Amino acid sequence: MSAPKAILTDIEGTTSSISFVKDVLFPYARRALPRFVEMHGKEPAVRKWLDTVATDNGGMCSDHMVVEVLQGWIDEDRKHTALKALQGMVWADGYRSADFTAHIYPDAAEMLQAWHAAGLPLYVYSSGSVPAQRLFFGHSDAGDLTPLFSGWFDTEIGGKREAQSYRNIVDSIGLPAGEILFLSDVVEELDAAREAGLQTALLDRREDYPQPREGEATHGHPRHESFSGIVPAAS
Ligand SMILES: CSCCC(=O)C(=O)COP(=O)(O)O
Ligand SMILES: [Mg+2]
Repeated sequence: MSAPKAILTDIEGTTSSISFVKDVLFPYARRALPRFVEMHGKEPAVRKWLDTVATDNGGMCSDHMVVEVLQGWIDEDRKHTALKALQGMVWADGYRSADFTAHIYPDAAEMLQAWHAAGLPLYVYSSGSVPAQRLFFGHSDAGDLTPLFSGWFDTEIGGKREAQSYRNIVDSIGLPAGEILFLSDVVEELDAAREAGLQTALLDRREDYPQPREGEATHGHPRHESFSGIVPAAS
């Protein structure tokens, strides 16, 4: 692999633990959604996404039903753009009132800081909405990491398992695809990025994936158990 000129990273399972998202963020959103929709459901920025959910479910009308659908999607870990946008708005309260900080693996915080200091531009691509990503890194266990990042991408640019999404991101970053390294814990996302010409690295963290993914299970993507050693900070 030639030294990348930019790094694009996933969040859940890559920079941060899956259990924080599943055991802290999702239950918080599930609990807070009914009151959030009651209080803010008429605001255009919220209404837009509630109506999207209603339309995608055959045009149901009551907000109560929409909330139940959203809670079902949280339980199923659906990566629906409307759910992710609404979750981001709900989590804002949790971060602001310091109910929690966002988990980040110490090795990820250390290497993101080192890469940034070495002049390597860093980007995020997550199913979490861009506002949710900014909140996440703005209130991380390692403090406010948002200044490290040059850009943010969510599923409004396309699904994470579709090669076209990575082509769109490459166009937006403005570097050749082969000079961008994508980090993720999901091989199907890495397959799509590789199809678009990006370099790839599989994060296979023991805490998230107790059974190591080896051999065919890596789909040929270089495998790492932490951020240390993926790219030397000085390269
Ligand atoms: C940054 S928002 C919290 C994470 C989240 O909701 C999510 O769906 C993360 O998915 P990822 O694409 O980062 O694996
Ligand atoms: Mg992930």
